[in-house]
Amino acid sequence: MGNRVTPVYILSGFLGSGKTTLLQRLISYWQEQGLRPAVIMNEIGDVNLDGLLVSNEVPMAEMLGGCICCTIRGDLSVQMAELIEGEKPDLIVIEATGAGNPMEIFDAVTEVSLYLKLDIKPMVTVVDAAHLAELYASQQGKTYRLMVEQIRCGSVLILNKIDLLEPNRQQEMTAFLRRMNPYTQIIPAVKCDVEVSSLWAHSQTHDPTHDDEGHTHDHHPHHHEGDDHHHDHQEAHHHDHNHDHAHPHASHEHVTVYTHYFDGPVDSEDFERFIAELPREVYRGKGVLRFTDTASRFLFQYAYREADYLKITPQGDVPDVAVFIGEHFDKQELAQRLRALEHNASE
Ligand SMILES: Nc1nc2c(ncn2[C@@H]2O[C@H](COP(=O)(O)OP(=O)(O)OP(=O)(O)O)[C@@H](O)[C@H]2O)c(=O)[nH]1
Repeated sequence: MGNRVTPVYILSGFLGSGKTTLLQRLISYWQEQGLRPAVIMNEIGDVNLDGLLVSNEVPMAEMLGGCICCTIRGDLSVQMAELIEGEKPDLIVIEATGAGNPMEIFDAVTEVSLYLKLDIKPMVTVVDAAHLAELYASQQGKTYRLMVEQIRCGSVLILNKIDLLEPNRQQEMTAFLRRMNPYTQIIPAVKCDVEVSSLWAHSQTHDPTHDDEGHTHDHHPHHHEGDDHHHDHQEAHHHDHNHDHAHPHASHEHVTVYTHYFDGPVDSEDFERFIAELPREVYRGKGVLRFTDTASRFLFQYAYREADYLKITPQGDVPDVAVFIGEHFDKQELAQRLRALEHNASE
């Protein structure tokens, strides 16, 4: 594969925080610089709808149905080798699943750099400001802890969606981020509209597991005291990542994914009502669907109680499908409600 070193950028951040939004900006920026980026997208669900938002010209590897930090960790090196050898991109950007543990993701990529020549760039974490503001009030629960881990791992934090924050809360949230991660650069943003050139400006190749004095942090969060961490199998299998396939979703037991394939179009108002009434345990929803009352297909997005609809004309064969991700919600109930929508529309 020659002496070429491929820079690797990892985007972390909670489900629906704005990673794909940032990815789109980064791709345009790099393309304007005359560079050819390649993308690795990781979803714990079985469909990749974010891929629809990235131009077909960009080589992309999809890693679905698990998280690169654990269940499909072994596949990462294969995917990266194929991308590098097949496409010879100028750089690779990895959009990690929002349910993933960022340090484990960083570890997984570092392992790959044992056999491929990679220059791993500092991690950028996208934080959903509104969601953070709510979790800040409780400061407990698995979601909160995962968000804190993602905040601690970011060399740059984008405090995104500040349009959804009351103005006086932005300072409070910035101060909180600063306490969680004193050395990081914090950039408030709407739709991840940031100066891309400043994101990695001050950082040479940098290993976030080492601080400036050269000390190594215990970067496996499951070793942290008092952390009832969910990567239970990691203790035993940490260096045995190629066998992690035997434990599908083992490390994200608290994360539920429901994928619904639609039989036909649904009424748009009924669907909007369904979205508005989603249980709070559902953090994230996205899908491609047809409405009875519109000609075009739509990509819908739901993230932390905000819904968004975008007209799309997908390339190739994309089914009408919706994915819901959350913590211990009732899949059956969601399925029934969606079936009822289909039924009403077909009458
Ligand atoms: N109000 C508001 N919405 C935003 C902002 N940034 C992104 N969004 C919306 O939030 C939703 C999720 O954005 P994505 O970029 O897909 O988030 P993501 O982190 O890639 O989501 P996952 O890959 O599912 O984890 C979309 O509907 C975006 O349009 C923002 O600054 N303000």
